[in-house]
Amino acid sequence: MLRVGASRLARAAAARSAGSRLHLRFKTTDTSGALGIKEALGAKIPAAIADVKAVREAYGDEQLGTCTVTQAYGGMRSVKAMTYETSLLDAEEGIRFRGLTLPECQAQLPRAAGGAEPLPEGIFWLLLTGDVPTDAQVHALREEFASRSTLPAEAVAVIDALPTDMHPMTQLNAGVLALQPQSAMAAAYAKGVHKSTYWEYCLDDALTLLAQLPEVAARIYRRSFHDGSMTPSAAGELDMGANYARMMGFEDPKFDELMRLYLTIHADHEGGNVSAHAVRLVGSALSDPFLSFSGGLAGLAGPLHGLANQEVLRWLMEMKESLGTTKMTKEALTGLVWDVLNAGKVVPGFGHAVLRKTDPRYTCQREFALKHMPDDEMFRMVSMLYEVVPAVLTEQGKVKNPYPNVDAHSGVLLRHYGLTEARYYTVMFGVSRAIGTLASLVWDRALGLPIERPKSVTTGWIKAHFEGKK
Ligand SMILES: CC(=O)SCCNC(=O)CCNC(=O)[C@H](O)C(C)(C)COP(=O)(O)OP(=O)(O)OC[C@H]1O[C@@H](n2cnc3c(N)ncnc32)[C@H](O)[C@@H]1OP(=O)(O)O
Ligand SMILES: O=C([O-])CC(=O)C(=O)O
Repeated sequence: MLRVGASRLARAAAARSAGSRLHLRFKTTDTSGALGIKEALGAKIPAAIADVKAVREAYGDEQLGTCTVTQAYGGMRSVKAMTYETSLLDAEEGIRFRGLTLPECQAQLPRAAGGAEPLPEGIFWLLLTGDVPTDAQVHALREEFASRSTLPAEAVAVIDALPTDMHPMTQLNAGVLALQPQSAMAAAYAKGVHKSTYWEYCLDDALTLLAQLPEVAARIYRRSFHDGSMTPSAAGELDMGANYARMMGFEDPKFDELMRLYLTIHADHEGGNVSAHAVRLVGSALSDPFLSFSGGLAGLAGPLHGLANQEVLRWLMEMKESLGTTKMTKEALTGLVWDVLNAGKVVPGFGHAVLRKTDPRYTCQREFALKHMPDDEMFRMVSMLYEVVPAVLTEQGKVKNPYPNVDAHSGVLLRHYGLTEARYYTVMFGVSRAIGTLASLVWDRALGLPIERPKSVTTGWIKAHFEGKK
């Protein structure tokens, strides 16, 4: 009996490893003595699992936070109720990717020759593994992406069938769903692989999605705003930022640098923001990374989240038009800001749910503008708004943070280089947000996080529960 049991176990183990070979398509394993991305991550997972186990054993019964009735009605603001490993946001200082501030990422991560901005592949490596990659590792990852970059013909057909006046974010989401049939995770689950291997399939899908997303996004841009013709992908030769720029039709090396900066700063913003949380939530049902990321994109398309970058540029253009030949002064802009508030609307690009100071992502972009386009007229307007809006919002007395966020600045940089179609801007945010949310999703599966299912209550329940306590 015992021998039969042992051989059954051996057969199950063999089936598991055959299953994991069947659908995984990692190209690089070991390059120039540097571990490939799967091996580098795989080497980290056992210790991370042990760490989480030890933390749960030591502190499992401690209170992380509380949730008041106000917080339950108020978007759960400040409730500490989830973990998220790839980045952490400080209300005053802003985001850190695996412990590094954005300027530290700019200083420490591999860059293009002669460039100053991190390569997007390096940001993914950092977020996923927690380590600053070497040039060889970034190169190997680029090759890995290149080997997966060809879009399936069926997905191209889906994208090409979409109305060109459909919002680009809706097109992007349809494009991502059209990539989903390639999912290794979905196929592996259907086959019944062991749950300890889910992360491998999740990583496989994350790499495929990241490899194909820039071309999907560029295709949407070319179809919606140009004649649909497109420079073929040079994945493998160019980094993700430059390749995306080229496929959209931009040739200026400074725009390549802007793309690298853009893809870096929008990648991740800890776990509770709408897009990251949606990816986590959908993924917790073991929906594959394509489906999970689609959920995140749907949230990013909202005007209080990623779509704010489109809204900012639209508003700046409206202000420019309404000023006409009137000189742009602080007084004139102050009046226009009050007009927005008096109309019961939000001032796009200002305020934040967590941050309480100027967003360092805004500051990075401002520094880029000061270096490369100090005399740009729209940059001057953005700079003047920086002096005007916080005072107006403070005087109005409602907002918790009157300072600008990332979206207040990105549009004028893109516009300066000729990317003037504001309706497209959130698509670029989406391409970047895939880097962080997918890295995190791989960890969700590696750590075996369960399905998310917080408890909700009704207003009647609250009344009944607290009746007599006051
Ligand atoms: C990548 C990103 O997602 S960054 C954020 C991008 N979004 C924007 O830029 C849109 C403009 N900003 C906002 O709408 C908000 O500041 C948010 C959504 C970012 C954060 O919302 P909250 O955490 O609820 O902000 P806060 O607690 O300060 O809100 C208090 C009040 O001030 C209002 N408020 C907040 N920001 C603004 C603003 N920029 N303009 C006008 N009113 C504002 C809120 O709507 C709320 O009003 P209410 O009490 O009538 O409902
Ligand atoms: O953190 C948030 O709530 C919104 C944000 O800035 C982001 O997701 O980049």
